[in-house]
Amino acid sequence: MRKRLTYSRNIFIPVTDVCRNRCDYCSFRRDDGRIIRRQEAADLLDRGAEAGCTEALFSLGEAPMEAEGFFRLLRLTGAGGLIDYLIELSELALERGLLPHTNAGLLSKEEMKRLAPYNGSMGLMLETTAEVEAHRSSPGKSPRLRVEAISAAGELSIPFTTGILVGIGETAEDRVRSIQAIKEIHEVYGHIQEVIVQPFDPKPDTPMACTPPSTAEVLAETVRMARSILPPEVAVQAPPNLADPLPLVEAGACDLGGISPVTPDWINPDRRWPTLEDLQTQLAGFDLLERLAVYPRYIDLGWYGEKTRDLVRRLAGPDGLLRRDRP
Ligand SMILES: O=c1nc2n(C[C@H](O)[C@H](O)[C@H](O)CO)c3cc(O)ccc3cc-2c(=O)[nH]1
Ligand SMILES: C[C@H]1O[C@@H](n2cnc3c(N)ncnc32)[C@H](O)[C@@H]1O
Ligand code: MET
Ligand code: SF4
Repeated sequence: MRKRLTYSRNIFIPVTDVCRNRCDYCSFRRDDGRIIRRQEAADLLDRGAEAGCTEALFSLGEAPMEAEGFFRLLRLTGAGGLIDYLIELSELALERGLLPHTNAGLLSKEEMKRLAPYNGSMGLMLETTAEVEAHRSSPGKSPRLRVEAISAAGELSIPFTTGILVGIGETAEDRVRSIQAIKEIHEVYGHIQEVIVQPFDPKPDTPMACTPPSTAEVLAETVRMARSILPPEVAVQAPPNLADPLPLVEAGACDLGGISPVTPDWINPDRRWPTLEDLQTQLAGFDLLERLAVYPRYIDLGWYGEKTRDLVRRLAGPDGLLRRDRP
C-alpha cells in the first residue's frame, strides 16, 4: 500500500501581533501592533470558504492584554475581552463552514475552557524544554508554564497540537528531552494529536538574523527521533514551506500541517506554501489525503468543541478524514 500523508486546507488569520513576549527569532510581533477587525476576518474567511478550506487557524501574540496599548486596540472591536473576541471570530468561521483551531500562546485553564467549545482543536508549541537565550525576554516561553498549559488542555480533553522549534540554541539532547516531555504529557491525558517539528527560519531585523538554521540532516534526525519516541497514534508534522518535505517524510513525518491556498504563513511570510500540485510532484509515491483540524481518533472519541459538532459531522467521512462527497 502507498504511504499516506495528511494535510489540512486552512486559512491563517492573524488576530493581533501585539505580544507580551519578545522571542529573538520572531518577526511576527510588532511594537506598534494591530488587531484584526471583524470585517477583515469575515472577508478572509469568505475567501477561505470559497477556496474550499475547512480550517481557520487563529494565531496571535501571547497575552496581548499585558502589552501596552492593547486595551485601546481591543476597544476598537467593541468586544468585552480577548477571549470574547476570539469566540466571536470562531463563530464567524463556523458560520462559513471552517473549523477553528486557535494557537494564542499561553492561556489559563479557564480561558481554554471558555474557548474550547468553539474550536475543533487547539495548539501551543512547547518550543523546547531548555532555557535558551532566544527566550530571555519571553516569560511565556518558560518550559514549566508551557508544560502546565499543555497539561491543562489535556485535563479539558482538547485535541491538541504542539511541537518543538529546532535551531534556537537547544542541543540534540534538549530536543530528545522536549519530545519526551510531550510524550509524558500524552501518556497522562491522551490528547496530543500531532507534534510539529518546526525548523527555525532566520528573519532579517531580528536578533537571530545571522543565526544559521538547522541542516536538512539535523531536521531529518529530529523527525526520526520524534517518531521513535512518540506513540504511533501521535502524528509527526513537517511544514513543507520551511524545508524540503521528502527527507522528513522518509524519516517518519506523516502530516504536512495546514496549507493555505489564500493567505501567507504570517509567521514566515516569505515562505510560500507549495501548492497541492507541487506537493504531489515532490512527494510522488505518497497518497496526499485531506484531514480536518481535528484528527479522526478524536472525532471518534467526541473530543472536539460542542459548537463544532454539526460542522465536524458534515465534513468528516467514515474514515474521519475529509468527506469526499460533501453535501
Ligand atoms: O499549534 C499550532 N501551531 C502552529 N504553528 C506552528 C507550526 O509550526 C506550523 O504548522 C507550520 O509551521 C507552518 O509554517 C504554526 C506556525 C506557522 O509558522 C504557521 C502555521 C502554524 C500553525 C500552527 C497550528 O495550526 N497549530
Ligand atoms: C507559531 C509558532 O511559530 C514559530 N515561529 C516563530 N518564529 C519563527 C521563525 N522565525 N521560524 C520558524 N518558526 C517560528 C514558533 O514555534 C511559534 O510557536
Ligand atoms: N505567540 C504564540 C506563541 O508563540 C502563538 C504563536 S506565535 C504568533 O506561542
Ligand atoms: S513567537 Fe509568539 S510569543 Fe514569541 S514574540 Fe512571536 S508572537 Fe510573541
